[in-house]
Amino acid sequence: MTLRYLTAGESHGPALTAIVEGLPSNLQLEIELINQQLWRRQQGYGRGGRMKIETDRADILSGVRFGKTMGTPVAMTIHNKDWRNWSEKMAIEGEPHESVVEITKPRPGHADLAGALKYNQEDIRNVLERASARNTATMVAVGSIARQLLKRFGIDVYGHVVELGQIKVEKFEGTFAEIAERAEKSEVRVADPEVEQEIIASIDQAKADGNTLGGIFEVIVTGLPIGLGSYSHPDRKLDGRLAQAVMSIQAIKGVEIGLGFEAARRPGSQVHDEINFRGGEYYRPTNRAGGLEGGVTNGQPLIVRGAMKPIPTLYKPLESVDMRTKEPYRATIERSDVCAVPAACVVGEAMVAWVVAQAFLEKFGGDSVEEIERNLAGYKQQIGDR
Ligand SMILES: Cc1cc2nc3c(=O)[nH]c(=O)nc-3n(C[C@H](O)[C@H](O)[C@H](O)COP(=O)(O)O)c2cc1C
Ligand SMILES: C=C(O[C@@H]1CC(C(=O)O)=C[C@@H](OP(=O)(O)O)[C@H]1O)C(=O)O
Repeated sequence: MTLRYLTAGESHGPALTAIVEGLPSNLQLEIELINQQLWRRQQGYGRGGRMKIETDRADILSGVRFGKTMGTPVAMTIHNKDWRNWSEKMAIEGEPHESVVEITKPRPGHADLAGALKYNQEDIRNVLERASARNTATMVAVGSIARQLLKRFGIDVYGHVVELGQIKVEKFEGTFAEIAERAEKSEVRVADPEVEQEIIASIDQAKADGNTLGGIFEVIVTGLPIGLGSYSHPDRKLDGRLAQAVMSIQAIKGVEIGLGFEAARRPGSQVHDEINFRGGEYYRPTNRAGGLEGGVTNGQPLIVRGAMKPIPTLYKPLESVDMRTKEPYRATIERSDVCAVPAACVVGEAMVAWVVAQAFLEKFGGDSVEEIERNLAGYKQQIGDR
């Protein structure tokens, strides 16, 4: 059975919607855990005015009874509080209200120009409403269900920010859970409090300059069984599927697994992880591969990084052209974030959780949690015998 989802909704429309299909029955689903992830996505120093308006919460409309899934589609809605300020500008029926001012100056780096031409739209609002990263709220809600499924089988997902603009966060000692816990206390989701202050100052500076900043986040998954994904066909490779999912997040321009691009700079002896056998188990002294070999999980923690470009809407706008007159203009200034890397990290965690949950159900899937449990136990026994 394939786990799948669809989302819908405009940034300033009444609500965002998601449907998740293919979940097993009898999975305990905590709405508060979904809401906690939605809250995390709204945090982070450098976000704009919109986050002060929204308090994202998921309403579950179907598929769950007395806190457990029934094996039927789970539909969720997240209401846009900002809708009350936009109901005339975003009316679903009738003629445009007099308050509607068409946007005709596309922002470099956003979907504005290509989207307006592709969908034959005079008003760029019809493009930006859906291209907007507002939709990442539904991605996080969906990913949070995946997380709860994985957690049920001892698989945990963590995330933290490792670079912001020019500032790098040094590697930390400690378990992934400890690093993530420290990062959770930070306004910019980094584990080092000194670097946090440096990053906050750099975001303030970017804002003062009318500029924006990007960065890199890291997602780690622990407790994975060996054998999720496959080398047997390109579209089954877990590395490729993870890259697609993380790259699908707005503004993500690069994805690395394990050493990533650094692997290309090193000789093979400093890239591949040696194989030992200890205490009845295979053991890898290093994890430069980031938990994947041949597109298959190898029992090591999965390590995925995403690189986010700086936000395209600038308070000192770049050059653009008015699509109506073809005259040069500075691009439109929309209310905007200065930096959203900590938020993108939470979306990255959600997308990684989603892909891992899909692969997990492909391997161990059953119609109920109990059936999956038996399948997993049988497989673990088979691996233990080898
Ligand atoms: C969490 C998050 C928040 C974002 N906030 C903004 C924003 O406030 N203003 C903006 O212009 N772009 C923002 N972006 C980025 C744009 O949505 C994105 O650059 C745009 O849709 C074009 O897509 P692309 O960058 O993937 O090519 C945000 C992205 C994320 C992940
Ligand atoms: C609404 C969210 O992010 C938005 C993403 C976004 C963009 O262009 O991607 C532009 C901004 O929208 P607005 O113009 O309404 O302030 C962000 O606030 C959100 O993350 O929930």
